[in-house]
Amino acid sequence: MKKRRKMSVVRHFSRSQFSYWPFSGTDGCFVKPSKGIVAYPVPPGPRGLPIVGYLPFLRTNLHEQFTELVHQYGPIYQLWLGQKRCVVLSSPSLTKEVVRDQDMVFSNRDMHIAALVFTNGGLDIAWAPQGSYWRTMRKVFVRDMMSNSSLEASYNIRKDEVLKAIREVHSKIGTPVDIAEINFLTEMNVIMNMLWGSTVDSQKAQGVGIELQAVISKIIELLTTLNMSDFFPVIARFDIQGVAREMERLRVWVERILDSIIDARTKMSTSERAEAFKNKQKKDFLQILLELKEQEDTGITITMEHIKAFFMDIVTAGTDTSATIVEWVMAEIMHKPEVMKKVQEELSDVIGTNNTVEEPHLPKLHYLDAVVKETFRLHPPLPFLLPKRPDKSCIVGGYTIPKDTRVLLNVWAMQRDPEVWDSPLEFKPERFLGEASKWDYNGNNFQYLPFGSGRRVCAGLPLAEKMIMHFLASLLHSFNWSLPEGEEVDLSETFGIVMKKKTPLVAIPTQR
Ligand code: HEM
Repeated sequence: MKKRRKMSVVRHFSRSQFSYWPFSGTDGCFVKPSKGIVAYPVPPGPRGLPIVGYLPFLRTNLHEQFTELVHQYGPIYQLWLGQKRCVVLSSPSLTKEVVRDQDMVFSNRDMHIAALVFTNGGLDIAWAPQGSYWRTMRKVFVRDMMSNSSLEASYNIRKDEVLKAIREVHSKIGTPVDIAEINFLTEMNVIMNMLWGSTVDSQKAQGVGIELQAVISKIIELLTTLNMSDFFPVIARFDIQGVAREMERLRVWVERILDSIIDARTKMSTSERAEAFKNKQKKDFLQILLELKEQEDTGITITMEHIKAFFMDIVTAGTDTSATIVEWVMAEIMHKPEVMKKVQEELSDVIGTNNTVEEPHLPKLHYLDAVVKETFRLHPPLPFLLPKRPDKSCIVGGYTIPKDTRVLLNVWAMQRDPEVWDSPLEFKPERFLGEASKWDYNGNNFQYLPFGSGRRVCAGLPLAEKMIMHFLASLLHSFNWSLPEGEEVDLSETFGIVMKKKTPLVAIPTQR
């Protein structure tokens, strides 16, 4: 890896330089220092227009535009979107300052209105303000759903769902298959089963999964929308674009489904519940949360509203992200048949031609692991992670980031930076072979952060890693894949909170 160029020079200013305070938001302005504290300037950035700031200049592919601005203003710059100050960071060393050195200060999300409505005011995990509720819920989720022993106990769920998907593809041999769609349903079924599967029969669960699929795409779209209410709080109550209304409609719709599932569970007698869990190795997460709700010593209040917001969060966070990366992996390797060949050779060697893929095989699939990591590098599903918001003014890279700024970590740019990566635009899985621990997803290597970093790193990482590998290994071990006659792989992207392929990958499976 090459060494990064030196960061912007840290500038110190004496107090006498601050006799005049221009209103914040113009280039090179200063934030007034408290008594005795050295002031640092706010980051440089494009000027924009009065009142609307840089909003009129935003293009649809924000990830590319925000990367181009690095060439003009350096790895830390600010822009005004209406009345919202936004700072974009695009270097590993600056990222470290935020997610490691000042993790606590940056551990809140900058929640926009769509997220506020979607989470019923931040009652979930991903958008919840940092505090005892978030800490407890995240701890319980990670301990009771994501720990090694919990994931071992739920292995049969994943195994059955992947097999079901392979059977589904089998029934479509020779015809076009939408890869992301199949993966989405598989992920959804796994997550729903882990959340509330013990007492919902499989037919009902399948119906719920199909209904939720369309709604989740719409939710992700609304979370991506540039909503003027976020940038001009005075007009927020008019909801000019109707984002809040539409999100509220979707939330209420999903809540109705969740209500019916939760109601059915709470009405069960103790013996009915005991019967339902008899053959399971573990209670599902709904049961764990209902029992937590009754406990008095947790230090937090959990209501049904919390449980529903939490479920919506997990279902949304876990499905579209995984389906997106699986689609990108398949697109990249169909673009490079020699990579596909190597993956399939490895699968034959490790699994054998007549066996099905099992989770214990996964740690031996080093080349497939490198292919997945390389795809995460080029196509991080959340190109800016989730927006952060410092709860007090702080200094990063020698610049002041004022309290309540929206802070974006441009992971997309960092993972393609030629100063950090050799031939960054080339798909080269080999760069991830060897030194496995250097390239894990835990966010300790600030050059590579597809799952984020610090205390708000993705909470579903252990499940995501297993499912993505298991699903891909099974698809590629069972089938050969080709594109419909005359088509070529399109690798273009469409910006979003989850960044997708511009055109869905539809490929034709044949028996291997
Ligand atoms: C390809 C798959 C996935 C990717 C790329 C991904 C990525 C991310 C990222 C970038 C964040 C924000 C991290 C940060 O701000 O530093 C996040 C947060 C989160 N993810 Fe994931 N995720 C994936 C799958 C999942 C799954 C399967 C689940 C649950 C079953 C999940 C649950 C969560 C939760 C609950 C949070 C919020 C954590 C918090 O704020 O404390 N994710 N994810």
